[in-house]
Amino acid sequence: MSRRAGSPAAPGGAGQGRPDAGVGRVTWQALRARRAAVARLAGWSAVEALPALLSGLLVARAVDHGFLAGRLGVGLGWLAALAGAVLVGAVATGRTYRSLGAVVEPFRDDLAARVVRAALAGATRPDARPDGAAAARLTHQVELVRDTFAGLLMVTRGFLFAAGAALLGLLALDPVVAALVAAPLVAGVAVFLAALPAMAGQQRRYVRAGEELSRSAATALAGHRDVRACGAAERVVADVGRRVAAQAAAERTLARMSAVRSLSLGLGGWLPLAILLLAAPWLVGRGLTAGAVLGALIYVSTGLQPALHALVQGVGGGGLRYVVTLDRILRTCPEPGDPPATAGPPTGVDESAPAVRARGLTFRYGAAARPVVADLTLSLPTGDHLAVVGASGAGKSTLAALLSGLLPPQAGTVRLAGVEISARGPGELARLRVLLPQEAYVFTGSLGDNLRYLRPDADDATVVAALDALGVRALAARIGGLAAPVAPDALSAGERQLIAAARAYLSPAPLVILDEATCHLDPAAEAVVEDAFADRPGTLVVIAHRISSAVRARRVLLLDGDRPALGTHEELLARSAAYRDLVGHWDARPAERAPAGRG
Ligand SMILES: Nc1ncnc2c1ncn2[C@@H]1O[C@H](COP(=O)(O)OP(=O)(O)OP(=O)(O)O)[C@@H](O)[C@H]1O
Repeated sequence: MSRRAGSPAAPGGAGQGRPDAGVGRVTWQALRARRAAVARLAGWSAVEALPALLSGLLVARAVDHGFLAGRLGVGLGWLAALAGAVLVGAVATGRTYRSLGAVVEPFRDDLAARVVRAALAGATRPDARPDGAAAARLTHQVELVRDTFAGLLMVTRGFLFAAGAALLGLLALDPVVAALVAAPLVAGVAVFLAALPAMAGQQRRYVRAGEELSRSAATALAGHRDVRACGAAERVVADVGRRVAAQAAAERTLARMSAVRSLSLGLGGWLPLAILLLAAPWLVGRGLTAGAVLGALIYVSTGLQPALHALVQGVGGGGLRYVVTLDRILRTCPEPGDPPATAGPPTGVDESAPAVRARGLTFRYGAAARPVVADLTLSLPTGDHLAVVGASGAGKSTLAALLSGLLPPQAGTVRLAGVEISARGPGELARLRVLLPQEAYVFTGSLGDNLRYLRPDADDATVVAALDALGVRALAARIGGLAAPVAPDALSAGERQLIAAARAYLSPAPLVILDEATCHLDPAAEAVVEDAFADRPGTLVVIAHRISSAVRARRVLLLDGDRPALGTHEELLARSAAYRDLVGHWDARPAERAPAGRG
């Protein structure tokens, strides 16, 4: 049974962003900006299609008027004409590549310039952190877009001209034959086009899985000393391993989906051949000549079939990579003129979705260990203020880590503002939530640097307002103001917690999770901090260590083995013996922990 805690959930989130009009718009702009080169490409493509247009007709003539009529010279003459058309087509093919370069290379340059502009803008931001892996990834993506764009143009225009020419030739041979071929061809193309969105979605998941893997491996590598020092090697290896498995699974699904390509090829490329062969006696009975039947077979086997094959392989492979990769570049490197969809907050954020939505959340620290969190379902609307309580070891910190994406659940999902947490990178997560642990992190640097760490653009007035709200003004004055250096070792644990709290308060993240983050403050200082966070726009989760935190909260979640309970403080007092016990235990505690101040 699902252990539900929380109000019925609002409709789910918007899901991940999909390759949108941005890709179509940029592609269209690229083609329009090089109209002359595109026109030249189309012109040479038409000439290139000459053999496809004439092959069946000329072979039919050669057979009917030449070889079958006993006039070898006439037959050879028609075949020579076909050879001439093939020669002209070959010259045109060479020219198409020149025109293609004139369309594709400037497009690549545009994209490279976009990437460089975005990298420069990122590097000069005050919160800039060097990310060589991202720059290399983007450069690689630009090259991928260039190659796949060229391939897409070639196969699409190749199919349009070759299939168009073959159908015209068939029409000239016999309209009934043209209809017999066109019907399955249209069905094959329709099946392929219908499956494209699903294939694009899967391709997107594959690319995202690759990015997640590279990010997680790069982070693990960069922080390997800390990982070892904290004994987190096992967890980090498991995390990277999970992403390797996710990418492999996405690639396997993608490979399975290629079956759709075979189906569409079978329908559009092979079925017309079978139909023609089966219908040959009937067609001949209707007066079609042997040469015309052979010509029709040539149109299908050397014109339509290869063109469809190239289209399906090209669009289904490189074409999908083009859409997905270009979409990533546009999202990662937005330009001022872009529509808002490509910029702004993390993609997929749904402001109407609950701030937090956990479903079937399960976590255990070892394969054989009992679950610390078992099948927990919880929904917090935006603006909620939840206190999480429970005996020591009940799993409160584990839940905080799960809700903030620091621990991956073994089962179930967590969504923040409609965003699936496991699919997000550290940057996106940082914009969605801030987790404040018990051990406050204060680094050597100025007080201002420490406070602005999560919001570098906060001006002095904003910072001072945060200090006021949290009751930290006096401490800041004691340190010597925002510009004064902070020596972390010279601060008490409570003072460090106050500075970390002000930093989290200033963060733009709408969800704040305080994991016993005020445990070294005296009750009065703790009340000021919690009240300030409760008044801050957004959602607050407090892992409570005092009854007062539960009383202040709008709702309380009691973690009690596999029987969690959710309600107001009064409701839980009335209906939960475990909660009454806990409250009694808290009330009976003789002394609170050390107050803030130098200790
Ligand atoms: N890294 C870990 N490896 C193995 N077990 C762990 C780990 N971290 C926590 N646990 C176990 O998981 C259970 C829940 O721990 P958690 O820290 O989430 O509880 P808590 O309710 O926050 O406790 P407290 O109030 O004492 O901080 C405990 O039994 C703990 O021993």
